[in-house]
Amino acid sequence: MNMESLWEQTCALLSREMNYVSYSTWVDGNMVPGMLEDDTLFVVVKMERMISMIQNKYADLIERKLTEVAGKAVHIVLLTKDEMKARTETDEDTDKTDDTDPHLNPKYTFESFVVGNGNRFAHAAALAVAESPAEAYNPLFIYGGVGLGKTHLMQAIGHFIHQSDPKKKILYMTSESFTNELISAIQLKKTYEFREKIRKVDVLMVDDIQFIAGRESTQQEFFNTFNELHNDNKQIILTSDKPPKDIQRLEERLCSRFEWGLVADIQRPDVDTRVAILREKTVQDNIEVPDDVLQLIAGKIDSNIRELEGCLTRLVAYSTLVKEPITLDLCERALKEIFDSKRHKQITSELIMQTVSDYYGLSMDDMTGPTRKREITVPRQIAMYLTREMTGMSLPQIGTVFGGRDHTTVLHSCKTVEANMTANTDIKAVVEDIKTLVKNAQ
Ligand SMILES: Nc1ncnc2c1ncn2[C@@H]1O[C@H](COP(=O)(O)OP(=O)(O)OP(=O)(O)O)[C@@H](O)[C@H]1O
Repeated sequence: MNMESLWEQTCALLSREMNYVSYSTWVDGNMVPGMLEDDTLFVVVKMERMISMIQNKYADLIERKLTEVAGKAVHIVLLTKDEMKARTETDEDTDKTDDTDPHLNPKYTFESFVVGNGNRFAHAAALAVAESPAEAYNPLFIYGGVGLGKTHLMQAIGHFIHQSDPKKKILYMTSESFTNELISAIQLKKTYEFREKIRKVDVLMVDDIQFIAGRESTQQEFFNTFNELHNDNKQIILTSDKPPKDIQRLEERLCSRFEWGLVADIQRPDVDTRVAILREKTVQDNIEVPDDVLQLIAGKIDSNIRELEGCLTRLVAYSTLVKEPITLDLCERALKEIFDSKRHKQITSELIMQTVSDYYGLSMDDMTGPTRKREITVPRQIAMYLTREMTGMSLPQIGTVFGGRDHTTVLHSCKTVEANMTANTDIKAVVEDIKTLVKNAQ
């Protein structure tokens, strides 16, 4: 089947599955298929800033429909127009590895990494690997939540090794770029060059490795790469948002290899570490911020260091703009919106219903209404299950907010979701994804 008819038929299925507004906003007119390569369809997304939202919310659904139409597994890669152009250009230089400059972010060093309770173990493991590459732990697998310093720590190892021995070839890439380069290489018939480039490095660092899960040919290539580098005693460092065994659709043989060396987690930093990180940033950027202001920000932003840094940047910009010194009062004004959004911390049934209906492209009325269509009852049951899991609400209370349903209906829904999650890992993954979205939406 050619790409155009595959996409046309998939869109027909999607338009039935998604509600009209979601379909016409995200898919119709916004997504244009650009290239079909083996089991991967490359699609240009016109609203570029929406790529990650579409990836999180609709990529699975689109892949399911593509697979249904094609009769075999088809994955999608969402690209901007420029990325698609770059991919199709034939004069690509794939041999940049003679350059021993690892092209790392100069700020991501051990010196600028603040050690606290949440990251002490990962930091120690990283330093051990940096001091004895391929001897201490191979691979080193660092995992943790969003913006907690995985990339920083990984690149710190790269800097350290580069400084100790500038001749060492260090390659840092995201799993997305690994996949993209591999696909380009296949398309341009340059797979030999691609393999040469990767396999002659002394240290391979792949960020966000979880994204290769579910991609058959990428996993196959990565498996071979891994084995060759490992056999040649080359250091491999990987990061992910979860430990290997929790990465859905990751091949068992890769999962077990990822666990061969050391798996180290990074946890959320405690408040003292958050203050120390902010202080380190003020030193780096040569700005003066009173301690009580740093305490205030660190007290409010407790989960994501990138967000923590963002607050500081915004505060400094605000102070420059209004020409006032940085004080507690100015900080409250500058960051009011962010602080306000953090106040709604409680997970409510409404938040869960909203997240589930957004995820499936349904309306809030679908959550509480009487419809018994499967495409609505399944999300509704998931919403009830999560409400029971994530809030302190009783079964009758849940029944009431879900349109006055009986508590036995709620119980039945919860049991159905539990049974489905046990029987089907895809359903389990969906429920867990939604749970993460709820937590992140707080
Ligand atoms: N312990 C730390 N000390 C100093 N800065 C830190 C620390 N941890 C994280 N940061 C900073 O927080 C920001 C986000 O870190 P980083 O990009 O490494 O997170 P990540 O875990 O890789 O995120 P993602 O999950 O989005 O890939 C960076 O600017 C980084 O320098």
